[in-house]
Amino acid sequence: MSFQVAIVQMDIAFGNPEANFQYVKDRFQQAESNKPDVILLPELWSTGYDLTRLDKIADPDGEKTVDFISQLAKKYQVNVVAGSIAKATDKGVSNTMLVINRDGELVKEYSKAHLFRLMSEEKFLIEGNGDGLFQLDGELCAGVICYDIRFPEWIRTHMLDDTKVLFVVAEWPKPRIDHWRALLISRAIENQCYVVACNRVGSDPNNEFGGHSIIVGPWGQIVAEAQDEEMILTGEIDFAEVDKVRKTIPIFTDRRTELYKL
Ligand SMILES: O=C(O)CCC(=O)C(=O)O
Repeated sequence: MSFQVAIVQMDIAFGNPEANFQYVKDRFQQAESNKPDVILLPELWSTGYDLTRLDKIADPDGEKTVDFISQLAKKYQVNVVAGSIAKATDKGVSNTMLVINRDGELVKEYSKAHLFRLMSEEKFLIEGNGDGLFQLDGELCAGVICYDIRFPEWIRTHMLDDTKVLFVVAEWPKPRIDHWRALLISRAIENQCYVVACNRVGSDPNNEFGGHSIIVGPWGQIVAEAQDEEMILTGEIDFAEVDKVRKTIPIFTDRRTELYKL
């Protein structure tokens, strides 16, 4: 089993969902030539970090976005890890990943578990309390959001049931892009999994973002990597590779959980 993936590395129109919806619609059409199995979008792709206006621009219960992505998923027969959106709920606004399958069904919502204080997320967003596990085409996958990758114990939690791919969606600032790369490569090596990660490019009033969307293999090899301009990054992930690496160095069998303070 393998997946052809397409990562939409985009600039985001600040606080302008309509412009971002149109941009994404055009990218689905562009990506079609590669016949992707999965399309990945970045974090908060419809609004950007326009946190002070979330009361006006967050999508109530995510309904409009689910409907929009669901139509594209069906039209192009593609699974979509639809980045994350600002989702307005009764309890506040969450930073929520939407996963929609080829039939247009919403198969997972994951809300960012670790809010990033350096960008004041905790003042405007509510944190999630659930995991990011889901199935696509019968394969168990995991999805997390940006700052979550700094928590190896959270990623390991997702990998214990033979999960073979970790999807990461982000708005990761340029000054720490070396952390982004190092963390993603480390998460791939230590969990012997594919890491498929989408970052945005461009800037907003507060930050410049670094791109470098990337596909890392279970041996830590770079399968594909973008620079810092808008593009669709494509590559293939082969689940048999994961089994091979896990057989060669069986870290999941060799763990000494009785020694760990987790
Ligand atoms: O951890 C970092 O340096 C960046 C995290 C971030 O930008 C985010 O979670 O939105």
